[in-house]
Amino acid sequence: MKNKIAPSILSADFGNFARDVKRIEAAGAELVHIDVMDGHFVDNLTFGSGVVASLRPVTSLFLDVHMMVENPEKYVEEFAKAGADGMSIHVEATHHIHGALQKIKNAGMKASVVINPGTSVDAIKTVLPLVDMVLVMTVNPGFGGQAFIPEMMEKVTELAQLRHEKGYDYEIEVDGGIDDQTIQLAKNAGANIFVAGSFVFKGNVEENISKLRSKL
Ligand SMILES: O=C(CO)[C@H](O)[C@H](O)COP(=O)(O)O
Repeated sequence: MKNKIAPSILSADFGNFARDVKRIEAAGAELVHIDVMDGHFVDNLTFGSGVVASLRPVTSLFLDVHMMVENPEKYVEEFAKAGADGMSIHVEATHHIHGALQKIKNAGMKASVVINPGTSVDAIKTVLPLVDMVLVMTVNPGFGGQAFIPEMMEKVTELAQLRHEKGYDYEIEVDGGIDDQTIQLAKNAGANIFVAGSFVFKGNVEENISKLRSKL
């Protein structure tokens, strides 16, 4: 599967999202990762579908919305209307993961299921035939700038093996603590989409994206 870089605007300048997204697009990123947090599912608050609607006319990049909110199914239509291309929802955040993923697909978006560091692949086995992507959190969600948890690579390997054995076609994304070293571990384990926030936006964005790309 194609390797893709997904800078997270959680670490961008909140007063200049449009400028920063244009910059990552020019630097060759494939996705814009948009972290939506509700202060309940995680201890942080960010923004809602208004930011997606504002970015839609600014970029043709895939808008990769990561919902760190409880009962994410409530917001599916709203984000689809705002122009999101894909929506990732946590298995830990809803009682109705299968129905919620179907709802995302029916709204015309790519559907992705997310697992926290404490959640095993077993918890999502029944929805793997349905999803376009699996997001394996490599930190506990809520904040940028945390250290990568290497033990999560076993789950990435397991997901890549299951895909091969069962003939599934989901992509595998990793999120949290990705830099020019950890990206290699994630790639070797079988991930192909790499979310990076602080590594991309601290310092020179173009150089940082090139450093990540050179390891893929
Ligand atoms: O989902 C997230 C936090 O919950 C962020 O996308 C993630 O942490 C990226 O930040 P960094 O690359 O700085 O670790």
